[in-house]
Amino acid sequence: MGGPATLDKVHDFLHNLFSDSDLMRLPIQPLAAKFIARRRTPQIQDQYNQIGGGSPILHWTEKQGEMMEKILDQISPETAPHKHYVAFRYVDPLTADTVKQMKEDGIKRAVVFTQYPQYSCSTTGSSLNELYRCLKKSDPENDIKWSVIDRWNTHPGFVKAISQKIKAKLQEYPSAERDHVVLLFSAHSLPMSIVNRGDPYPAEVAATVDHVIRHLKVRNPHRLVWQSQVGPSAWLGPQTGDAIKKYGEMGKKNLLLVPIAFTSDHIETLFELDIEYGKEAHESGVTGYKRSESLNDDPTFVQAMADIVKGHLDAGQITSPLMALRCPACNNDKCAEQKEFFASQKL
Ligand SMILES: C=CC1=C(C)c2cc3[nH]c(cc4nc(cc5[nH]c(cc1n2)c(C)c5CCC(=O)O)C(CCC(=O)O)=C4C)c(C)c3C=C
Ligand code: FES
Ligand SMILES: [Fe+2]
Repeated sequence: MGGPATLDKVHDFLHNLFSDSDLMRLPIQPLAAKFIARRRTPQIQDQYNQIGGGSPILHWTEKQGEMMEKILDQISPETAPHKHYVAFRYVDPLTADTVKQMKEDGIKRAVVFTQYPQYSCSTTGSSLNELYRCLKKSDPENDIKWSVIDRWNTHPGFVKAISQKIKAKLQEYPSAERDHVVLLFSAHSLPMSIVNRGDPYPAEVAATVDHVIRHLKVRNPHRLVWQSQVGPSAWLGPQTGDAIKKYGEMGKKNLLLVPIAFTSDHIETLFELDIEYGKEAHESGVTGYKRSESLNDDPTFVQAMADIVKGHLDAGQITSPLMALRCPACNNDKCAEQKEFFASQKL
């Protein structure tokens, strides 16, 4: 997805986001996107201002890529050297520019590695549709051969990395209270229209939570809640903010928030969870409100990234079997074209 590294990039980020018909359909979308982006820019700029003046996602993604390629060169010497490229959906480095750069660099074999652990047609799906469009323009002869890591929501390394972050944060609670801390797993919500289309994301997020809980081997009570809904339509709930408030009212003093659907820090962790909900939590009597750290450049996580790529290369798979199936209520022809394109790659 990417995020604006500086405040002056917020407008274009929002404009590109609201223009994306794979993420949301708006009436007279080009006009609506212009209008909403302009109206929303000051509020979102203020949020980025409060987290240090921009999104750290490019910094973390570059760092993860550099660390991962070094590990890959060691564990998969037969496919070395490995080189990472970053393709963001809404802000520099945009997918179109990255594809052009790869062509210039003479790349012949590439792995699309989505950085969303769980698959949603609104996120990974949108990015794959965009990549497919860019390739049609910049690599019509299909010079670069592609395979796709389209989801990795239950990969043991990823599960282990998240679990370690939770364990570390649990240690910060007094030992007598530690076993009763409520683990609130929080993921970005989805509009119900997308959930009901049959989007795989809610079930895949729940599967991650289940694997983490099993891996942790703790008896803490836990719940999966959903954050960051925008606009007036119905979104998948319960909302994270409401859950924090209600648990506070129920007398739960210790809540540990666990971001579960995004691997580096962003506005939803640094602003929404830490600043916005942190304040509300204290007002609701949640005195032990904490958040487990994002994975960022965590060595266990970066090792997992390398293992995921190696596993993918070793298996010789083009896409996962799940990619063969569209949502039962998909009405987006672009999904079909994109899926056919990637499935037809010959390595
Ligand atoms: C797994 C992660 C995400 C899913 C699923 C997702 C779906 C989704 N998002 C919107 C609308 C907006 N998202 C916005 C920002 C944003 N979204 C995610 C992640 C997911 N979105 C992140 C990490 C970010 C922030 C990037 C950062 O740098 O921090 C925004 C812009 C902010 C705002 O205006 O409030 C919108 C809008 C929809 C409609 C949707 C599913 C259809
Ligand atoms: S919307 Fe899910 S496959 Fe098209
Ligand atoms: Fe979003």
